[in-house]
Amino acid sequence: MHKITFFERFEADILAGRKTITLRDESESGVIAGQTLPVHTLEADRWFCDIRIIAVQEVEFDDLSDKEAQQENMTLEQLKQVIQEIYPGITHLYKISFELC
Ligand SMILES: CC(=O)Nc1cc[nH]c(=O)n1
Repeated sequence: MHKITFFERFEADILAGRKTITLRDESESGVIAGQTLPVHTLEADRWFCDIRIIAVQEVEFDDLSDKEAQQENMTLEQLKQVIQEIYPGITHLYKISFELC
């Protein structure tokens, strides 16, 4: 992956450091700890920051906990609803931890 995109609605939380992970499917799991990526909005492909990948971990949807919810600045109920809206029926996810550059 040469960039990563986020929905515009996540931008403020990312820039404020309130969102520090992103849960992706296998198609977007090809990132490596230590890698720096430009971040663009999905809707307009507008760059808004660079991030450094800290870790990539496999996680089962049913094992998502308050920890991941807090890292997403959501409740666990909100996080599970958002993930199912983005990836209907998904069971296996890739938890990408990142920091702002
Ligand atoms: C485009 C986009 O924002 N995709 C996703 C999917 C899962 N989590 C996330 O933060 N962003």
